[in-house]
Amino acid sequence: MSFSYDGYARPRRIILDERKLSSEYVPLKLPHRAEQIAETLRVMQDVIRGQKDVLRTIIYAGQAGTGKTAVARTIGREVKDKAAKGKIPPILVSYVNAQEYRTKFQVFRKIGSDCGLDIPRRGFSSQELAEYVFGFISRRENNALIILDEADILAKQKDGNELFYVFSRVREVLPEVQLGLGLIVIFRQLDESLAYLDKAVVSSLSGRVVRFNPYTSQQLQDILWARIRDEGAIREEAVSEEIIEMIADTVGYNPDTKSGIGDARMAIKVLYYSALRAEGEERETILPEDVRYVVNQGVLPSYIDEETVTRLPLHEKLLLLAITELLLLEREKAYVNMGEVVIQYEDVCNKFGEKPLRYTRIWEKVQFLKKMGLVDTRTGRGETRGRTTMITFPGLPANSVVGINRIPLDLLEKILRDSIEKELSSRGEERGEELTE
Ligand SMILES: Nc1ncnc2c1ncn2[C@@H]1O[C@H](COP(=O)(O)OP(=O)(O)OP(=O)(O)O)[C@@H](O)[C@H]1O
Repeated sequence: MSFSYDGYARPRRIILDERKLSSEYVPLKLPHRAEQIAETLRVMQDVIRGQKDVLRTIIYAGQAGTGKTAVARTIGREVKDKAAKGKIPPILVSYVNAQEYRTKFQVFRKIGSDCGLDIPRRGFSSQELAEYVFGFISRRENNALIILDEADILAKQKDGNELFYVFSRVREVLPEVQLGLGLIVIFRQLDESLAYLDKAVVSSLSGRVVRFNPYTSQQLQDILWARIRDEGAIREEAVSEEIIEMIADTVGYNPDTKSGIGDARMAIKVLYYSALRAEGEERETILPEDVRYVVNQGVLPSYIDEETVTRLPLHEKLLLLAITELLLLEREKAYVNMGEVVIQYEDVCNKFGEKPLRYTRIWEKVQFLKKMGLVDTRTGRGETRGRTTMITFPGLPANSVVGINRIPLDLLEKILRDSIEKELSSRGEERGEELTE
């Protein structure tokens, strides 16, 4: 079985809009999350209406894929739209994902950049930066709605404690700043993360906690159909009720038995990969065997792997792509040797118009990937010379949260290619912007 990767130019048989099946896409409607949206708007109403000198905090808690980010971003989008139309006073909306912005400084720099400020990487302490950014917002007589996603990461660091402190005490810490601040803080493991924070910070932070329960099968069916019918991500005729039920039953949470994951991201991914497989086999419809294949190949629950992979630096991705291509070429082999990998990597770099790194740097990157648990190495016999390093994708070592082996190689190849292309083209756009300035 092979997926067709060159299918972008041709009309697709099943997938109409790939973007709408990606994890970052925020859909127009969020079935089964009306309550959480209403509750957030209620808590934030003073800030949204432009009242100064208020701090409103709301905490979202729930497992992966339960719609926390989607709800927060939807609210951010609506508030921004309303402000742009003049229906509410101007408000700055900033979305910060702590996976990407891990320190206090980086978080304030991101908020600054969402205000249109160009902040140098050096020269400011984070306290000065906070004053500068909040001062700027308040001088413009704006309020701010800040969404802090994946806050578990911040909570576990000393820096995070200080960051939450600044937020929770804006008025005391920055007395000259006059603004209304709304804070949506998103946690996966609320209790565990709060345990890392100082008590004082927790008590001033803990505004309202909104829970996001895992989705049941029925809820997931509604979510999947909305992606198909309302969003037009997939041709409706390509999917039957049975297929949707099958996916939703596999992923859905059962409150009676307390089993099942209830993760919408995973349900959408199973649908997407099943559609890719059906397209790869040149069919017009998704069949139960596609779903079974995707589920049995262990795509469940490996989306973590996908995000871990797409967030890697460029050359790590190029290197992983080289290894994947080799393993695909020689399917009977479990290991490939370092020499082959280097040649393939140079070839991949050339295809993408990227200058390959030197051997020692490649070696360092292999070690880095190994440390992350993404590849495994062992010493083996080279064909011509003495000993050589052999590389493979590990299974699921006990100490690893990722297991690349769970993603079928052809899917991994597609994920890597797409991500590299996206990164290079956005880099191209940035360069274009610089040139036109
Ligand atoms: N109620 C919903 N309706 C439609 N799509 C949804 C809904 N809930 C979640 N999704 C989709 O599922 C995916 C995961 O959702 P989201 O990123 O909001 O989850 P999360 O709770 O923030 O997870 P994580 O903790 O992993 O970040 C996204 O693609 C999102 O669009």
